[in-house]
Amino acid sequence: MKLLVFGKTGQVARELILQGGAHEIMALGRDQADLSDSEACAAIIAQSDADAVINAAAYTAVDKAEEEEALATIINGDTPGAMARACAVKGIPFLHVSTDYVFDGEGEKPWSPNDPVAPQNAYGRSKLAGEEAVRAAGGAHLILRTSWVFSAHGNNFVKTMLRLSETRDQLTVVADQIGGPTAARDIAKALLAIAPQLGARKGGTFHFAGHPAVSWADFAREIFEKSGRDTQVADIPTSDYPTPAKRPLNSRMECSDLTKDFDVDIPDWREALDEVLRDLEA
Ligand SMILES: NC(=O)C1=CN([C@@H]2O[C@H](COP(=O)(O)OP(=O)(O)OC[C@H]3O[C@@H](n4cnc5c(N)ncnc54)[C@H](OP(=O)(O)O)[C@@H]3O)[C@@H](O)[C@H]2O)C=CC1
Ligand SMILES: Cc1cn([C@H]2C[C@H](O)[C@@H](COP(=O)(O)OP(=O)(O)O[C@H]3O[C@@H](C)C(=O)[C@@H](O)[C@H]3O)O2)c(=O)[nH]c1=O
Ligand SMILES: [Mg+2]
Repeated sequence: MKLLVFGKTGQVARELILQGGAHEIMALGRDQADLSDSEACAAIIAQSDADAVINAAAYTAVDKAEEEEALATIINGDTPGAMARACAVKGIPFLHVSTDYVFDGEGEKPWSPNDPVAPQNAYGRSKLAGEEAVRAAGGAHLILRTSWVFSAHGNNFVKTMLRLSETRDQLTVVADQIGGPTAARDIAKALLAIAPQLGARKGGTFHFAGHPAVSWADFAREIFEKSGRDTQVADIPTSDYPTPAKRPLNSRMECSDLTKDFDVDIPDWREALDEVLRDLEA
């Protein structure tokens, strides 16, 4: 398939380019497609001969979004809507990535795709606006909610932990936020496997997160153990790590629908972490 990808430098976009395989990937960076200009992005789709469009770009600075909610809402809300409408007009599927942060984080049960959403921060609200706009466009689409994305490139928790361990023997990390770390490579592979299957009768909102669910503190310990660092991780409650944006405590997601409908397996993030650590060493 000929796939038009918005995003070039981000974690998922880079893996889409690397994992493209038999697909022909046309990836657009900010210089070619600025998501703060919704109409320009829609026009690019209108003029393209792509078989499907993947939006892998987003405003992802969770804390900064508290001060820039209007801009985050254009990039994460309005523009995905405009993209989805342009795809619907052309009759091609639109694949969009969303987040666990659309949920309020109450309870301990894994969230199912149809569970009620109630974002607790500006980033989550902007991503929810995107989901709603994509659905309203009425075309064939996939909204893939994922969480805690990591890779060898860009900014992510794995790279932050490795960087901090260079100068610190001990770190305090929140132990009461639970979720599924997900490798950008696994997300890219899932999107590429799903794209050819989407159509009028197949698609919608799905969850895709690495298993098993863990706390950020457990994730940090696994990063240090696998990379042979002796930095110690002390558990702290979220209340001891104040941030501008409130984060959900329960980010567990129920992902079985994706396997049922698209035959995509749910990855074990520990295997993906081995791979990312190898990539970072090389
Ligand atoms: N990171 C995470 O933990 C999670 C991410 N997601 C979702 O997954 C998707 C991919 O995220 P991820 O790969 O981590 O993203 P990154 O944070 O790694 O990268 C964001 C990308 O978006 C681009 N971008 C930001 N603003 C604009 C703009 N105005 N115009 C054009 N491009 C822009 C950036 O380009 P530039 O380099 O030029 O800034 C960059 O390529 C997003 O939809 C995100 O919401 C969901 C759950 C967790
Ligand atoms: C660096 C550090 C972070 N933390 C905490 C803060 C936070 O609760 C958690 C993770 O930190 P981050 O900055 O990676 O969190 P954050 O950027 O909010 O990660 C989120 O990004 C967006 C884009 C998503 O969609 C989410 O799925 C999620 O991945 O770890 C510590 O407890 N100790 C530390 O030393
Ligand atoms: Mg972050």
